[in-house]
Amino acid sequence: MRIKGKTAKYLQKLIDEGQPIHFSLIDPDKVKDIQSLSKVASSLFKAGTSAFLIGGTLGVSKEKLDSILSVLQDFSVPKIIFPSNINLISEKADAILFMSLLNSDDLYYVIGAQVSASIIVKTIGLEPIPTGYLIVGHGGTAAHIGRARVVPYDNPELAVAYALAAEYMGMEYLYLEAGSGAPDTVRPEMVKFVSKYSEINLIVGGGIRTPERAVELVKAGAKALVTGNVIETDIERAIKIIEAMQRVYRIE
Ligand SMILES: CC(C)=CCC/C(C)=C/CC/C(C)=C/CC/C(C)=C/COP(=O)(O)OP(=O)(O)O
Ligand SMILES: O=P(O)(O)OC[C@@H](O)CO
Ligand SMILES: [Mg+2]
Repeated sequence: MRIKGKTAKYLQKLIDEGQPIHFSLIDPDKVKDIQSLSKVASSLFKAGTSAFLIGGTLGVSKEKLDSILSVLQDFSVPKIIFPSNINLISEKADAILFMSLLNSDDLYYVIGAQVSASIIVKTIGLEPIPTGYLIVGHGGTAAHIGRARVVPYDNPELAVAYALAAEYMGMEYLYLEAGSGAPDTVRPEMVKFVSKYSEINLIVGGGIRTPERAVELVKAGAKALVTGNVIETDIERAIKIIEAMQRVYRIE
């Protein structure tokens, strides 16, 4: 597997060291003001978050994105764009989850947006992280916007089929997405099953609200977890999740 850029190398190093990766998702549409963002970002950074993901589905303008990236510049962990569309590309970020929505019925989310974005990404020198995006279970806003046929929570075989397809197409990560604010996360059983039958690095997000569930998902094989809503609603709990993840060492 060719690890190209700085951010990819940083993430792979954490994986090689058995360090669970925590992504703090900052949804520009949910940021009240710059001061509160700076305070929240500082707490997350001090707690040891691995990187910031910046992205949202609704109400996200390039201006909002850039103002958030300017605040996050103060923290020496990667700023990675989590794109819902091609308007969310900024030279102020370090990298972009260059993702294809694998279970979308709309070709725009499978290959259309990616083709429209690729030359811009190259021109501004943004590091692409090749990622398969798979919406599972509840799906939330992302499933609606991305017109996805969600993989049911209790169908790990189907998830493995997508994981192997992504792996065989050379993607480096597979993001199992239950949807922002999902009532339930992707099941640890699904994570375990996918980890057993495929090699691709798993990112899991959607509805992760407790340290216990975070640890379960990491132990089941998730290399990275994403939390968004819990940062917006209960920063102390988000910090407990980060600390619980740091206590989980996996022997690779
Ligand atoms: C590679 C490029 C430039 C584009 C990819 C375009 C794709 C594949 C998009 C996937 C479909 C999609 C709508 C993804 C959404 C990802 C995302 C930012 C989810 C977070 O959603 P929230 O904004 O937190 O949802 P709520 O508003 O419900 O909290
Ligand atoms: O906001 P939450 O529920 O943490 O989900 C994070 C991310 O998976 C959303 O796309
Ligand atoms: Mg959200």
